[in-house]
Amino acid sequence: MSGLHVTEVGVRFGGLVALDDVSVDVPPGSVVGVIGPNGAGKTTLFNVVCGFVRPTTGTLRWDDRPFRPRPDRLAAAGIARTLQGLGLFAGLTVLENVMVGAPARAGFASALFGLPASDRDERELRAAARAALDDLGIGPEAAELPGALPYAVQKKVALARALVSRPRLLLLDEPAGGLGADEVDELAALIRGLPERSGCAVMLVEHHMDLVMAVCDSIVVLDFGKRIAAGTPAEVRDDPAVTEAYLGVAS
Ligand SMILES: Nc1ncnc2c1ncn2[C@@H]1O[C@H](COP(=O)(O)OP(=O)(O)OP(=O)(O)O)[C@@H](O)[C@H]1O
Repeated sequence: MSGLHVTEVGVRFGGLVALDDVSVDVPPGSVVGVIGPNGAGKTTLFNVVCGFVRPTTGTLRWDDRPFRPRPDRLAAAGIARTLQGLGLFAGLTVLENVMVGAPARAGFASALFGLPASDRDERELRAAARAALDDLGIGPEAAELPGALPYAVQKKVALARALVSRPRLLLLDEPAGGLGADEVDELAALIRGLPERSGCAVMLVEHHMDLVMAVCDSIVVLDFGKRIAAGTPAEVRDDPAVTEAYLGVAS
């Protein structure tokens, strides 16, 4: 059972149950959406997978092994994430921002003696960052500062930074936020293409329903911390429990 498996996870913040017995599977090469009304527990689930929040109950498996995620070891585990905002460094160029996303390659000896990474490491890193930018069609912007670029381009820079480590799982937290309709279409094509191009699976937390319906193989719906539905986009769309959660009415 490779891929990511979140099984019966519970999270409590004091008296508040943010997640209650939630299970989600992200098979290799799939796009899985997590949706639900405000406060449903989507970000908490995301933070569990990233290691920012320790679950009170339940288990995680990644790559056929028990998984105790740590934020500082995610890239090494083959997992990358984008943030709800951009999280770009204003004083670094686009290329440098993307280079920051690559896992450190300095060898043991360099680390031990506090030596800088070799020129070769630096060259490889630069080439990988350029390739990630080219892949997303923003190679020409490599030398710009992010603040000088349109928001949609900055979002691509953040995505390139996540992809430069060649993850096998990409966690996207509301990637459509702040984008216009055409840009969301472009994002949809890009997400859809990730498993084919790089074999990368995607876990997507998103409010933008058209995007979720267009790109996901399967969707998990949370409400008040519980998983209330799961299935293909069509199954989830037709599920009365989902309509009720979103509209607050029984259909
Ligand atoms: N660190 C925390 N401490 C206490 N309560 C928290 C914490 N983080 C989240 N919560 C609570 O847990 C519940 C789930 O929040 P979460 O942010 O995961 O929901 P969400 O589905 O991502 O919501 P939104 O769509 O508004 O981002 C909410 O009631 C929230 O107030």
